[in-house]
Amino acid sequence: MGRKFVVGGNWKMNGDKNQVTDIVETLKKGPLDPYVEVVVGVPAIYLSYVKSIIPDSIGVAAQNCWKVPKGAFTGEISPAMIKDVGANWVILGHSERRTIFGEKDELVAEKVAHALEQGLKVIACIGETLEEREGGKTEEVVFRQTKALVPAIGNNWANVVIAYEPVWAIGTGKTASPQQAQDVHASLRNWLSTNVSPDVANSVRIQYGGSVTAANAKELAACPDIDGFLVGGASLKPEFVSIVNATQ
Ligand SMILES: O=C[C@H](O)COP(=O)(O)O
Repeated sequence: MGRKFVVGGNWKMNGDKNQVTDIVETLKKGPLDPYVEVVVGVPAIYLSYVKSIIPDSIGVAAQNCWKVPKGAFTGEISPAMIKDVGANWVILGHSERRTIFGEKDELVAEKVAHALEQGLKVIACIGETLEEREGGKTEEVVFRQTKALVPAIGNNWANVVIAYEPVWAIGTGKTASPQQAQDVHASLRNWLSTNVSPDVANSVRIQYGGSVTAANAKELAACPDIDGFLVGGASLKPEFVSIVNATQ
């Protein structure tokens, strides 16, 4: 069975109530390819509101969460809270969390484990910096980041999507070429086949993220190991609909 294409729109810390309403209206109008799974990554404060106005066919994700159910963790939200307002996904390990907020592989893994235990689906982000790519370390880095997730995911791979996002391509307008993205996705799948199982390697969906736009989405979507996108800037614009429909 083929892997279902999955496109996430990561709004990051953007939008206000009016803009968020407009984006949801655009998604409702679509039309969105019914064979594509669509998830929007919403600022925590708008999760409840977005959930109340968005069709159930579109998944709603938090952009982060903490690693335990509750307690004295000022400013944090738990997977239980995310579920309580009706959202069913969380984006974890995004490079902005790793670089700006200092999240290490181990913490990302703990968050992934707890989110899955609590019944959320997870978009787990990995990706190398420009310095690492230029130093020939791309594979080493993405394998290390993925390896840290393996015990956290256990036998829960069906609820995980991996997002490969080269840090140098995020918000920079520099997209990885389809070949560059495909190469990393294919080697990641090989690594998963050897280190987890051939079944997981074949079934897990790997998104590409980094300056995806309506103009480059089709070519990227045509790569055999690219199973969707995690879109930042363009997910705030009407062109997100074309990105969702890139496999049509
Ligand atoms: O999560 C999304 C990525 O960080 C990509 O962001 P971007 O599409 O603005 O480059």
